[in-house]
Formats: sequence, structure tokens, C-alpha cells
Amino acid sequence: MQTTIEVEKLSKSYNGLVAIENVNISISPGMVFGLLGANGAGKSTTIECILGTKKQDSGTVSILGMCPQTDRKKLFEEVGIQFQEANYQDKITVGELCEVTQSLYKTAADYHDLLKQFGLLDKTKSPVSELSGGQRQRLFIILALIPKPKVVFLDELTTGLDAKARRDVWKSLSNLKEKGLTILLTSHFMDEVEVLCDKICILKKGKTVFYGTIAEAIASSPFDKFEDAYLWYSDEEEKENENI
Ligand SMILES: Nc1ncnc2c1ncn2[C@@H]1O[C@H](COP(=O)(O)OP(=O)(O)OP(=O)(O)O)[C@@H](O)[C@H]1O
Repeated sequence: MQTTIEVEKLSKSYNGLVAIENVNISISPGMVFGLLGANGAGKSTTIECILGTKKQDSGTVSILGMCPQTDRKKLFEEVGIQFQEANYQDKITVGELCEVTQSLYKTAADYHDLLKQFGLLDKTKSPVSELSGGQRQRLFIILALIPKPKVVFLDELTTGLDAKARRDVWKSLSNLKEKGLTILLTSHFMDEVEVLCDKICILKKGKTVFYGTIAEAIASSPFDKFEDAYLWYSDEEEKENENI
């Protein structure tokens, strides 16, 4: 079976600063993959190289069998991306933004279904600028799903969402996964990583310090809770303590 995303020995530096080094990732169709690590560990750089918005120094990337540098147009028909921040026209409403997004793609999902699924149907006529942080976050996920992508990139999935909204998002994503969607996500919340991810890669200063399942991550650490294991791999705890 062809992998959805195949990354081999990916490396990139910025003016001599190594951002990622020899990163390998293999994501099968229908898998939810978590790319984890502390701030500055190299997650965004890895994702941007996979999407072709940044050029790696060395290594190879294949996504849906395509090269992100040369097959850019075709790739973006089949890939959904959740943007964290975006500037939209001042008074554009949720419905209008969904329609504009829909019009960019040959085949698109019915955005009303997605608004309903993510609890925003009653906001269709509201200006995007008047949404709460959590509502905006959910809208960005919807925009990523409008192209009916085969694979979706979700960056800091539920940052800013309240407890109920987070669980609703998890449920919706689990449903989409059951329908075969492949998901690559980043998150700083280990509870959601545990619920959603089939496989994870933990980066530390640009290098892979763990690659495998949640159960394997726990088993290869001195801890029996995933969050403790994650902090041990990523050294976030050490850093926090240094700041006290
Ligand atoms: N455009 C850039 N120019 C120079 N250095 C950069 C650039 N982008 C990222 N870096 C550096 O590369 C390293 C990896 O950054 P990256 O944004 O990939 O990390 P991240 O894991 O996504 O972090 P966060 O969780 O904070 O988003 C960091 O040291 C960062 O300062």
C-alpha cells in the first residue's frame, strides 16, 4: 500500500542554525500522525518542507505520491491546511468565507454540513471578526476540510478551545478518520494526542527522539503516563524547571 506521506532524511538549517536534522516520517492512509515537540523543536519547519512552502537542504518528501516542489497545484487540490492566523476582509461572514474557499476547488464538501458538524451553523451570517478565539479555530479546521482533502494538516489543533469544544473536535476528527482521512497534527496537549494519534514523532532540537505508538512511547520511558513520558523525551519539564 502506498504511504500518504513519506519523508526521508529531511534536514534544514537557517543561517547555520540547524532547525531539523535527518527526520524520517512514514504515514499510511487513514492514519492520525502527531508531530510533537517543545517550542522551536522543528515541527513547523518539517511541515513546511512537506508542503513545499520551504525547501529542505537535503532529504526527500513524497506526499500522495507527489513531489511538493514540482506538483504544487495538484497537491493543493488534495491537501487541506488549517492556518493559525489569517487576514480576511473586514466584514466577511463565516458563510461568505466558506463559499469563497469552496469556489477555489473543483470538488468541495458542503460547508453547511461541516459548520453543523463543528457547531458553527448558527454563525453562518456572523462576521469572522466577531467570532471567539475557539470559534475561529474551529472555522479554520472547517476551511481545511472544504476541499475534501485526502490528507489534512492541523497545526495546534485545539489551542484556544474550551473543554467541550475540544471534545467535539476530537469526535468530528475521529469520524473523518473512520471515513479514511489521513491527518497530520501538531499539539501541545498530550490528552488529545493520546485520544487521536496512531503514531507520533517527538522532535527535540530538530532531531527525532521518539518515533512510534503512544504505548511504545510509554513502554520505552521510565513512566506509566504518556504526558510524563512525553515530557521526559522532549525535556519540556527540565526547561520549565530551569525557568522557576
Ligand atoms: N525563518 C526562520 N529564520 C530563522 N530561524 C528560524 C526560522 N523559522 C524557524 N527558525 C528556527 O528554527 C527552529 C525550529 O523552528 P520551528 O518553527 O520549526 O519550531 P516549532 O517546533 O514549530 O515551534 P513552535 O511550537 O513554537 O511553533 C527554531 O530554533 C526557530 O527559531
